[in-house]
Amino acid sequence: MIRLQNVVKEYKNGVKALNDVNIHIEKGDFVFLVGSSGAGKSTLIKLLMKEIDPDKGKLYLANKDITKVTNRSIPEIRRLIGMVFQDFRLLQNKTVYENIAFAMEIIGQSAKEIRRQVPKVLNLVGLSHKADSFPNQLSGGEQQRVSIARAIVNNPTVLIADEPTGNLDPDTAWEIMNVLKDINRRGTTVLMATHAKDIVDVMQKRVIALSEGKVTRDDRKGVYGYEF
Ligand SMILES: Nc1ncnc2c1ncn2[C@@H]1O[C@H](COP(=O)(O)OP(=O)(O)OP(=O)(O)O)[C@@H](O)[C@H]1O
Repeated sequence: MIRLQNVVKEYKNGVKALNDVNIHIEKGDFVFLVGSSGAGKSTLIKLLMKEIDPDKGKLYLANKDITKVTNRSIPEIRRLIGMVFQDFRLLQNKTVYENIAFAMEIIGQSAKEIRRQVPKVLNLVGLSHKADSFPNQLSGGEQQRVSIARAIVNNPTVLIADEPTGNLDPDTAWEIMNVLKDINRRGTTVLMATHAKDIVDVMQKRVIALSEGKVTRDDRKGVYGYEF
C-alpha cells in the first residue's frame, strides 16, 4: 500500500529531514507516526502527497512508484489519499453538506453521485443532522468529523491524519479516534501523525517512531515511548 525505500530528503538549508527511511505499510493497517517536533513526520506526509520530492530513494503508493509520475498525474496520486489536518481546513462560506460535496465536484463527480455519497459519509461520521450548518456553528469535534467525511468521500485507499486531535479536548479526541477506527475497520488504511501519548498507548496499534529523520522503532502493538 505504502512503501518507502531508502528515502532521503534534504532541504536546501542542509537539514536532512529524512535520512534513509524504509517503511512498509500494508493495506488495512492502522499506523501511528510519532516523534518529537522536527523528527520528519510532516516531511514524510508531504512526500506521499507529492508536495515535495525525495533526493534519493523510492516511494510507492498503491503499487505506483510516485517518484516517477509526471506532473500531469499528480492529481491522480493525491486522489488515493484523504487528508485530515489539526486545524480542520473547512471552507467557512459553505455548509457542511457543501464542504463535502465540493471535494467531489472538483474531481468531476456527477450531481447524482454527489447526492448519493454525501449523505452516506455524513451518516458515517454521525453528522446527518448538521448538514445545513456552517463550520462556525459547529464544535471543534464536529468540524473534525466534517473534515474526515470530506477526506473519505472519494474513497481514498489511505487516510492520512496529521495531528487530528491536536485542537480537541480529551473526550472529543477519543470520539474522533473512534471515527477513525471505524473507517479503518471498513478497510481504509490509516496513517496518523500524533503527539497524543495517551491515545497511542491505549489503542495498541502499529507505531512507527522517527527521530532526526530516521526510523527508530516500528512496533506491531506499540506505545508512544519515552524518548520524546
Ligand atoms: N521547508 C523547509 N525548509 C527547510 N527545513 C525544513 C523545511 N521543512 C521542514 N524543515 C526541517 O526538517 C526537519 C523535519 O521537519 P518536519 O516538519 O518534517 O518535522 P515534524 O516531525 O513534522 O515536526 P512537528 O511535530 O513539529 O510537526 C526539521 O528540522 C525542520 O526544521
